[in-house]
Amino acid sequence: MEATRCRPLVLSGPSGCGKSTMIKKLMAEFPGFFGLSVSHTTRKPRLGEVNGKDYHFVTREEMHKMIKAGEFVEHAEYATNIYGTSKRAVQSVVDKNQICLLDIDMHGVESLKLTDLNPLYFSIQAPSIKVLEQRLRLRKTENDSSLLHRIESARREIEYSKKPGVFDAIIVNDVLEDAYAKLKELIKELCAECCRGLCATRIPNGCNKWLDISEVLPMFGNNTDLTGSSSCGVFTPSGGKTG
Ligand SMILES: Nc1ncnc2c1ncn2[C@@H]1O[C@H](COP(=O)(O)OP(=O)(O)OP(=O)(O)O)[C@@H](O)[C@H]1O
Repeated sequence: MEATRCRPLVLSGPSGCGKSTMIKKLMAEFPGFFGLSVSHTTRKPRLGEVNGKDYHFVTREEMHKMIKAGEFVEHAEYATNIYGTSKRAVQSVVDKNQICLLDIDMHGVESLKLTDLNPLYFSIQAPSIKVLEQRLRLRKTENDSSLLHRIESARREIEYSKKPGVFDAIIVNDVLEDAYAKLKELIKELCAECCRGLCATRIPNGCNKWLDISEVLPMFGNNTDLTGSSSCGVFTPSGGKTG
């Protein structure tokens, strides 16, 4: 039996715009329903970051080996470090029947668009470069040189986000709670479409329990009208299909 599966969700935008903050909120509010694809990076762990959870921290040599072996769906060099999303990282989320979240920059978006992953693309933006800089300074993760580099890249990211057709939605993260509410609203709207059968990611078997999306994701509430869809639903964390 064939069934549609919810498309992965990409959160992209300049460093400091709040991508990880929003992802953490989603995962905390809906435990088990979303899974973060854990990226590989050659940068050193920040205080509190856990290997295998926040990133897979690897050496440049290991990274180059993986790139050469074609193990990444996207990779990019950024602020002297290499970052990449491995096929295995995405697959391990999909295997848990979770909606895969991807936190990637504009180069990652460009690369993903060449794959058959078919995610939904959200651009997260700070209200201004000035605010972005303030947030990065407050985060205390950057030195003067890396801060400058991030701000320069942010300008390119902002320009890129304006290109027509690249993103499904742009969210300005000014007041965090408002931006987060907007993100949830958009996921609700776009996933509902996706689960009406527009999703291109198909899996051939392994499903025996099929749930209405409103039963699965509390954010969809009880009023989401998804009737009339032949393949409506998302996979539960435990797998399977009902209805
Ligand atoms: N709406 C907001 N108002 C104020 N501060 C915010 C807001 N959103 C996020 N922040 C703070 O801004 C900083 C940057 O956010 P975050 O680390 O989530 O950005 P990011 O886009 O994931 O950055 P990077 O790409 O460098 O990982 C963090 O210290 C976070 O707590």
